[in-house]
Amino acid sequence: MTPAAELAIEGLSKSFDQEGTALHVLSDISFHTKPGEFMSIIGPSGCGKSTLLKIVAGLDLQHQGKVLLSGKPVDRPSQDKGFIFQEHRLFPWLTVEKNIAADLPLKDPVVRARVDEMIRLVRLTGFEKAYPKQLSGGMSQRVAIARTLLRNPQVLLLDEPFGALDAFTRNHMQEALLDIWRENRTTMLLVTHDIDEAVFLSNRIVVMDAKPGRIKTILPIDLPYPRNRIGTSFQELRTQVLKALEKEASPAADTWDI
Ligand SMILES: Nc1ncnc2c1ncn2[C@@H]1O[C@H](COP(=O)(O)OP(=O)(O)OP(=O)(O)O)[C@@H](O)[C@H]1O
Repeated sequence: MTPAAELAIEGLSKSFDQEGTALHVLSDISFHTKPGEFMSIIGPSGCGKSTLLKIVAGLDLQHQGKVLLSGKPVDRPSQDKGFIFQEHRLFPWLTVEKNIAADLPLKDPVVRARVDEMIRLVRLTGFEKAYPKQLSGGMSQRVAIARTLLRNPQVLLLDEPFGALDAFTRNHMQEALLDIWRENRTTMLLVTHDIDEAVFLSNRIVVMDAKPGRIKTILPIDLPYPRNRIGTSFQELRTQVLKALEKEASPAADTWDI
């Protein structure tokens, strides 16, 4: 397994050109994740969360400031930076196991063993030969996670991965993600709108503001795992995140899933 990476973001700023005018999207973003840390980013719609994640993934290189993975500048997309999107992006014509293997030959015993290990990790044993249309949204997203983890990423970047799922499946997937993290210890960077999700999963939460996107505060979530969503400490931390979001809220701030 590839060791978990330290991710360093230093003085990151980003503008888009919109019809000849510069749209200042990210302003002086700096934070570090420790190897194996679970970090979430929360903030109003349009504050640049997805843009930030794409920059970390090496999908957008037009920015100021530095992004370093294990001390090396991120200058292109690569398999050591796994990316999970809101939609699972599976190939509908391939079975679960072939979706996970993708371009790797399943006939190779090493690949076969790794695919089986990933299927066990995401709890899809018995569904190896199923097609995406036979899976629920949560199961499909677990296949996408398995496909990404098979490539041994040093960091897993998750952009609203459970945003399209119902509340029950979402809770279940959060628990599944924690199991995977506990076993795999990949560094996690999760973008979410959901305060509960961020508090349930994270070691620390980066709270952002919009126009331009900037860091308001970084909150440590010092609760032991597994976390009890209805416990007093959980509720107190949830309130703390909400207060941080609301503090000097930008007029553009959207509604929140609380
Ligand atoms: N390729 C692009 N060209 C021009 N503007 C862009 C581009 N991508 C994003 N933007 C703008 O940058 C801002 C931030 O977008 P981004 O998707 O990163 O926000 P977000 O915080 O992830 O939003 P949401 O929570 O709604 O997904 C928005 O105003 C968006 O319109």
